[in-house]
Amino acid sequence: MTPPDDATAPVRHPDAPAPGELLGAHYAHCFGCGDAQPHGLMLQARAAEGVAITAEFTVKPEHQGAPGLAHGGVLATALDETLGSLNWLLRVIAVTGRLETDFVRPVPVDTVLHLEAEVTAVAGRKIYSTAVGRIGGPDGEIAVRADGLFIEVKVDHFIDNGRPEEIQAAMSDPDQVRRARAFEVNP
Ligand SMILES: CCCCCCCC(=O)SCCNC(=O)CCNC(=O)[C@H](O)C(C)(C)COP(=O)(O)OP(=O)(O)OC[C@H]1O[C@@H](n2cnc3c(N)ncnc32)[C@H](O)[C@@H]1OP(=O)(O)O
Repeated sequence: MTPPDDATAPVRHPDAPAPGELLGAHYAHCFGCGDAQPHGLMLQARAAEGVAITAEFTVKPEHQGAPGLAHGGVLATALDETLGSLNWLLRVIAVTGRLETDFVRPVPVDTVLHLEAEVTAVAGRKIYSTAVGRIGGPDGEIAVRADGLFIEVKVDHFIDNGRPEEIQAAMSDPDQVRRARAFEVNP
């Protein structure tokens, strides 16, 4: 998870959403951010300065592991989704290759997890990024942390591997932006 010596600093795409702008769901059925997933996280990410974002996720009863506490895998999903959203600021299509997560404190149901993430380096197709999630407010205690390694892929990654029903449905969406963003492609 350490960038190689020839890694470079990430470059914010000129058409990246302005700092403060909500990114919106990239795909309505995404478990991380989609608004058509009633049991999903409905995570809301917002562009920040540089190649960074902030995001919020409210832990619901359906996200429990232990009684009254968020499931660790759900928290890892929130971190994965937040880190994955960063690639939209680079306008690079990428998928998670590796995710290393530290669970620092338990996160109760009804808590808002305040996430901050940034890309730290890029090396060829590899994008290195890091995130923290806080509870008790945006400046609260750190509850979770993750480092991510995303690998740039072509749109064929989704078309060749996704279930045909969903691929067809996403590609037939008359909304050009929604169609492109389902695969995180620059419309
Ligand atoms: C649309 C956006 C949705 C966002 C949702 C949130 C993000 C997600 O959860 S994405 C879903 C989860 N992830 C996946 O399903 C990915 C599944 N894995 C794969 O498809 C492949 O392993 C993939 C594409 C990551 C890499 O395969 P491939 O393209 O053949 O790459 P490959 O040539 O092996 O490796 C490229 C480089 O990445 C490195 N790499 C690849 N995988 C890893 C890994 N797991 N750990 C460390 N390094 C890795 C390789 O070492 C190589 O490095 P170098 O260039 O220095 O030699």
